[in-house]
Amino acid sequence: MKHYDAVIIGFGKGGKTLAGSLAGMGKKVAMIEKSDKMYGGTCINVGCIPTKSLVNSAKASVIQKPGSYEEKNRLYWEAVEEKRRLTGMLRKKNFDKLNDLDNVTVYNGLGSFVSANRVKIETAEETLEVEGGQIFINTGSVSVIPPIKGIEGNPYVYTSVSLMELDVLPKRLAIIGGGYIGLEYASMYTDFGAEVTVYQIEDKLIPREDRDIAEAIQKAFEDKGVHFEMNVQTEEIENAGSEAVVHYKKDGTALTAGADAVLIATGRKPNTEGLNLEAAGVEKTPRGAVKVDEKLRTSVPNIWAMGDVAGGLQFTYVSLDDFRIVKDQLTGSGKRASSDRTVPYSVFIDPPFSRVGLNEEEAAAQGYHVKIAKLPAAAIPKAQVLRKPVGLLKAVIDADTNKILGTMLFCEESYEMINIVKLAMDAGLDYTVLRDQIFTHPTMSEALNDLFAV
Ligand SMILES: Cc1cc2nc3c(=O)[nH]c(=O)nc-3n(C[C@H](O)[C@H](O)[C@H](O)COP(=O)(O)OP(=O)(O)OC[C@H]3O[C@@H](n4cnc5c(N)ncnc54)[C@H](O)[C@@H]3O)c2cc1C
Ligand SMILES: NC(=O)c1ccc[n+]([C@@H]2O[C@H](COP(=O)([O-])OP(=O)(O)OC[C@H]3O[C@@H](n4cnc5c(N)ncnc54)[C@H](O)[C@@H]3O)[C@@H](O)[C@H]2O)c1
Repeated sequence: MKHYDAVIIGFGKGGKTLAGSLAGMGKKVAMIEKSDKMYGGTCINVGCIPTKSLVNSAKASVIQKPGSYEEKNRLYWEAVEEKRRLTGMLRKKNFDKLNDLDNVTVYNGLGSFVSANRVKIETAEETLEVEGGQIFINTGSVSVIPPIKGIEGNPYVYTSVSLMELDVLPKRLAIIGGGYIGLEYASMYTDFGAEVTVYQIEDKLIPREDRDIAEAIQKAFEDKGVHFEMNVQTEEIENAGSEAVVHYKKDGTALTAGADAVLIATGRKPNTEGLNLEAAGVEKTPRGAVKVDEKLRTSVPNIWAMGDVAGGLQFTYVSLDDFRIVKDQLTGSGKRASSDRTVPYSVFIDPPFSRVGLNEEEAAAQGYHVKIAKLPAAAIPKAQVLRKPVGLLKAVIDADTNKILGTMLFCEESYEMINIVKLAMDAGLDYTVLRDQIFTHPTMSEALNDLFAV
């Protein structure tokens, strides 16, 4: 049996970065990836990169103003082809980057535990076992499929992964779930020319956000033609031959609507299926994630977990930061931890929504005495220049200390601006620093002067 210093299960962001880093230190590494279509992980193959490529193509499609459905469909097909080119290129680059290293072996097979230091690999040709001094679980997450009648085996039903592979633009797209994936797909498919309806189980979208922000986002979507069915229970997705029929209940009334495709976007859960964690003694949380402490150590001393499977926020850069935490224990001071990080995020709708820190509801619940600052995007000269005067900016400030507790930016280029606020928060700066900062003009960032002028 082959022995490796490190065995990594899953070619995700944290795992691949760790593999390269350990190999650079002369360690012998095994990287196990179950699918040859997933080298590089979710982000580059079926997550961030392909969706943002499609978002970009969808915006270009709006500018071209296609008239007929055939013209819209052609632009959509070209966008899907471009997405395939991009992901294919990145997948190869990611594979080569590790495979070209002398002391890394990439196995294309399903990894599962035999014991705390032995992993079984089932490839297309053989089943083998390898031994690892240290083992790292980086198996990501998978879509949650809700118990709605008619989903299984229904050719009209898609996940975020399979919908992006559809070559034909659905004329009518039904989206079950009004979270981050639901909204990103609603935005891009509307821009491509589909008629989109979002079925949301709760009475607000993106439930973790403040109500005023969620309402501003909903209004912007409605203004561009997206239809929302809020507070509804989806009961069945029927395969009616030439179309899908969504059966749902609203205020006690049973309703139906036809669709050419139905996207299930009701969340993603940690992917531990088939890992046989019990054989290694690795414990899970009640929500099904690998149980880790703030240093990402599992219940077994030589095994760590990184990324979505560890149950934290599901973002690529969190997985990357998980790598930093693990590396710090292997080669550094061991002080780095997941408990003291502030994680910003951006949702790539149009305009984008970005957030860092606490929102107003959370700050109130934690007992802070806050000052709230708000600014409509229409007040920003650059938003007018870009012809995107849509949106709302909001900041939550600790009135006792002048520190920024959180900021929510629903406006053009917010995915860049939010990183400035995150830096200010990490540096422990008073909000007045952003209020008084000299920014270049005309930029979206200069709006931080006005937002923080409270
Ligand atoms: C549609 C969509 C859009 C997104 N957009 C963004 C975005 O814009 N920005 C952002 O930061 N995040 C985004 N995310 C989230 C982001 O993609 C994930 O948080 C991130 O990719 C998780 O990385 P990871 O390191 O946990 O593992 P992953 O990248 O998920 O990698 C896990 C790998 O493990 C493999 N695997 C699983 N089980 C086994 C096994 N038993 N044996 C061997 N291999 C196995 C899988 O095939 C996979 O390749 C998006 C996600 C989705 C679905
Ligand atoms: N730009 C980004 O960084 C980005 C983009 C997309 C996804 N992601 C990551 O992927 C994760 C998963 O995204 P998601 O949107 O699938 O999950 P989510 O948890 O954000 O949203 C799920 C939504 O579905 C609703 N819902 C649940 N069950 C339902 C049902 N039966 N019928 C109708 N609605 C129902 C919920 O109320 C919620 O609004 C995100 O949390 C995020 O971390 C990141």
